[in-house]
Parts: sequence; structure tokens; C-alpha cells
Amino acid sequence: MHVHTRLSLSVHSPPLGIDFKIRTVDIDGKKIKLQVWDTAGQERFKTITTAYYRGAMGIILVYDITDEKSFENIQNWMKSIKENASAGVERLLLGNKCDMEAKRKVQKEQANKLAQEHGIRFFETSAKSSMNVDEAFSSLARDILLKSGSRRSGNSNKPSSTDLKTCDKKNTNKCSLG
Ligand SMILES: Nc1nc2c(ncn2[C@@H]2O[C@H](COP(=O)(O)OP(=O)(O)OP(=O)(O)O)[C@@H](O)[C@H]2O)c(=O)[nH]1
Repeated sequence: MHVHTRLSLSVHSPPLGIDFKIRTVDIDGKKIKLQVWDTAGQERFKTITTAYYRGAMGIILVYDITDEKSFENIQNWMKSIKENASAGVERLLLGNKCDMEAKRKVQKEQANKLAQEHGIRFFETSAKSSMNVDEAFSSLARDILLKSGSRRSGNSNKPSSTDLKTCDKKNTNKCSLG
């Protein structure tokens, strides 16, 4: 499968805690344009964040593998999404900063368990080295496409596997830029 993503626009607005980007994902020759709203995870931005994800087709929940609090916070967001997001919204859990293995506080197994409990996919990523970043966006886009297709065809099966790189001690070099 050939996957290519391209970042074409970025507007930064720190006072609101919202960052808007357009990301183009190429899935099996089909160009999918994603409108990505990067919202802050802090409690003080909760009202505005909730307003932005209401109506979204997909939500990526990101925690920091070196910060236990950020992982605990994911539970609150899961609850908030259940209460406020559109029914059937695709969710994806990401454990970011996997290039910082030495400072890891959240084990992969913990996150895997949480993701399983909520029936969602989970990957570890590194925004620094780009590890699994394209894959994460593509996976979410693919799941959204599958869901919208399955609504028409009545087939709600997700693919049984995703072609992701593992981000652990075995390939720290690949995850880390140093
Ligand atoms: N080593 C490493 N550092 C990262 C990674 N991703 C982000 N950072 C660093 O972590 C810090 C916070 O990154 P942000 O992108 O501002 O994090 P955020 O969670 O979006 O922050 P808010 O939107 O303010 O909640 C910055 O210094 C980044 O350079 C990563 O994958 N690896």
C-alpha cells in the first residue's frame, strides 16, 4: 500500500489553543483531504475544544508516553467525547514521544488495554522523528472511509491488521533524531 501525506497549511493561534492544518492523505491512489483541528488538551480549553470536535468525523487522542498525567487525562476525554461528539465518530489513541524511551512512564500494554476497552486503534508515534505519524493519519482516514462506505453497503468490518512500524527499543534509531 502506498501512503503519502503532505502538509500544506498551518495557522497557529496559541491564545485559543487551536491549530488548524490541512493534510492530504493518499490511500491506494485516492487523495483524501483532511481538515485537522489541533486542540489543546488542558482543562482550561475544554469548552472551546468540545465545540470544535462536535461534528468531527474523527478524533485523535494524544498522550505523552513520558507523562502519566497526560495518559490519565485520556480517560476524561473519552468520557467527554461520548457525551459530546457525533455518534459513530472514529477515534484513535496515540502515545507520542516514543523516541524518548528512557523517560517512558506509560507502558504500551496499559494503552493497548485502554484502546481495547474502547474498541479503538492505538499506535505509538514520534512527532520528532515522524515515526508512525503518516500511518496514524492514514489509518484514521481509512477507517472513516470504511465507515462511510459501510453505511451504504451494510458492512462494518474493519481491516484485521494495519501496516505499522513498532516504536520500541528494537528500533530506537528509527524513532529518534538524537
Ligand atoms: N522528543 C519529542 N518531543 C516532542 C514530540 N512531540 C512534541 N515534542 C515536544 O514537546 C513539546 C510540546 O509539544 P506541543 O506540540 O506544543 O504539545 P501539545 O500537547 O500540542 O501542547 P498544547 O497544545 O499546548 O497542549 C515541544 O517542545 C515539542 O517539541 C516527540 O514526538 N518527541
